[in-house]
Parts: sequence; C-alpha cells; structure tokens
Amino acid sequence: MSKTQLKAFGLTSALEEQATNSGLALGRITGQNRTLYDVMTEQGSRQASVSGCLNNVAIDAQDYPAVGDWILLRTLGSVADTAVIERVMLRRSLFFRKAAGRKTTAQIVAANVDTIFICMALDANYNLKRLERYLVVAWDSGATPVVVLTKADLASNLDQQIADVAEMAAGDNVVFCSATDESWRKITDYVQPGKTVAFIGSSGVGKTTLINQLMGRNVGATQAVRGSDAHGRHTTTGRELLVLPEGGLVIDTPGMRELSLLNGNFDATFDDIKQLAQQCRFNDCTHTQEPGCAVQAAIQAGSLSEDRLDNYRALLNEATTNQNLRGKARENAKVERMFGSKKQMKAIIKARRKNRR
Ligand SMILES: Nc1nc2c(ncn2[C@@H]2O[C@H](COP(=O)(O)OP(=O)(O)OP(=O)(O)O)[C@@H](O)[C@H]2O)c(=O)[nH]1
Ligand SMILES: [Zn+2]
Repeated sequence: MSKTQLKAFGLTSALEEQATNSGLALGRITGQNRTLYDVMTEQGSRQASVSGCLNNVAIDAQDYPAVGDWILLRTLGSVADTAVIERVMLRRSLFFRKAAGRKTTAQIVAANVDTIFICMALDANYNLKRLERYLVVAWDSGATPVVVLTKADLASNLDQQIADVAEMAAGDNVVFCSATDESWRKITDYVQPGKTVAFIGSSGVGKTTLINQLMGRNVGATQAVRGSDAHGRHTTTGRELLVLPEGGLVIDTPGMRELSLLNGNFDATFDDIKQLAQQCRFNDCTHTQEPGCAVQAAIQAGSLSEDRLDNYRALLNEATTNQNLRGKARENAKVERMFGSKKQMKAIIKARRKNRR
C-alpha cells in the first residue's frame, strides 16, 4: 500500500494537505465493529480505536468516526498493534438518521459518499411515501441520490410504477433493474475510480445482491425474504467499504426498518411545492385555507396530489420536532461534560457573578 494506492480509496490532494504537519497518518474507515474500526492507511489495513482526546470532545454519535470517514491516526509500533484515531476529517457528505427508539441522537449510516443508491424493490416493498422520505434525507446528505428500483422481474405493473416514481422524483436519476438478468449493469454508470457509492434501503431489497454483482463474487451473505410481507431478515450486519475490481468504492449498509428524520432537504425533494408556494398571495401561507393559495389551487386543478402535500407536511414536522429535541439533547450533553450537571453550571455562574461584584 502506498499513497497512490490510497488514492484508490478516494484520497484527494485536499485531504493530503490537511494531514501534512499533523505528524499523524491518514486513513479511511472501511469497517466497524462496535468500538473497533478497520482503517485503510498507507501502511495497509489496520485496526484502530478512538483516542481519549476524541472521546473528550465527542458529544454524540455524529462526532465519532463511521464507515467512509477519513481520519488522522497515530500508528504504534507494528501493524499488528491497534492504532489510535485522533481526529475525524471534515466530511464531504454525511447520511444520517435519528437513532432508533426514543433516543434523539444521530446515527451515521455512511460518510463521504458521492452517490447514494436508494434501493426500493418492485415487489411488496414498493412504497412511494417511503421513497420520498429517503430522498429528503439523501438530498440533505451532500451526496447525489439515484433511485434504484430493484427486482423488476417481480413487478406487478412495471410501466406504471416507473412512471409514478419518475413523476415523484422529477429531475432525479431513476434506474430499474433486476439481478436476474443483465439490467443490473445500469448502475455501473454511476461507479467511478476514487468515488464512493452507498446502497441504502429496507432489508431484503437486494442491496447485497447488487454489490455481489459489482464485485464479481459473493462478499456478503444474502438470505431469502419471507414470502408474505416481503420483509427481509437483516442479513447484512456490519457496514463495509469495499474496492470494486474495476475501481470505485462501495458501502453496503444494513437494511433499515425505519428511517426516522433528523434533517432533510425539502426544497430539493419537493421542488414543485416550493415553486407553487412562491406564488401564494401571503408569504407565510400555510397552504390550508388562505385566499390566493397556489398550492391549494394546484390540488383543486389536479396538478398536485393531496397525498404528496400531506407527506411533505408530515416529514417536515417530524424533522423539525426531532431536530429541536436533538438540539436540546446535545446542549445538555455539553453542559454535563463541562460542568457535571445543569445545577452545577448554575452554581458556578452564580459564584462567578458574585466574585465580579
Ligand atoms: N426475484 C429477484 N430476487 C432478488 C433480486 N435481487 C435480490 N433478490 C433476492 O432477494 C433476497 C434479499 O436480497 P439481499 O441482496 O440479501 O437484500 P439486502 O437488501 O442486501 O438485505 P439486507 O442485507 O437485509 O439489508 C435474496 O433472496 C435475493 O436472492 C432480483 O432482482 N429479483
Ligand atoms: Zn399557499
């Protein structure tokens, strides 16, 4: 492994520049197993854990390295030793969601991705509302989404489904394919040396199958889907960054049961509603019953579906609510780190004021 070989992992001169004079080695995270990371460096692949310094400044999951991240690490004596990750480099893109359950923290799905393949199967998995949800997050990540409709061989109404997706994801790239014939090769149009693609989507939609096709061999186990509801069984457990034989990098992500929003790019995903809203009579129009509402007029005229507006509202509401909760949680975590607790912080501030007098 050398600097040139690290370029195959997407190393740019900008990253190299940031690393010079740090006295640390550059690397890219290729895998993660709890607190232990697989990192590709100039010296080859090594295992690394997070340093105490990074631990001290990290507030939640988003501040820790994730698969796809470029990091600076302190390498110890031999390659067999566990290296120490000192810093996470600025991310070019970040796909994250709200952690499952009641937590309001972020969970990183993949970092520094150029193209996100949003995979949706054309069997019972097919759901336009869910696709809108994925698009909102993907457009906010900084990567470019491509909608990949999988299992075309199982589609009940292929032409209609493709037309509906094309209408919903107007302007976005949409491909449909099947792993049972050569149509999967369409996705290779988006694969380039030094660039990273990530596969995301529900469990069982065929992400690993497509990656195996790209790799030309089996890299991950795939498992048959339960018949009745087309739900997969979560066969991909870890995240992995792989180098494709023809160049280019790919990140497999475990199938998601749900993609809860913390963030979203609504303008990019709902450009039609944004355009309409600009024509409403009132700037603060809520598009419910105001006179001169262009959004409601479009619904009356049949050029905008009520379902789409409803989903837009629901997603926006979810993102705003979770973002507020998360902001508060981060703020509390910061206070606890600095002062021990909110109570102690107040006591310290009070004491300082007293001293000043
Ligand atoms: N009919 C048909 N079956 C497919 C196609 N692609 C994948 N499958 C099957 O669907 C099942 C699930 O495929 P996987 O590739 O494991 O799905 P995944 O998205 O990686 O699933 P997770 O790892 O759980 O996220 C397997 O039995 C595959 O053989 C396709 O194009 N057509
Ligand atoms: Zn309006």
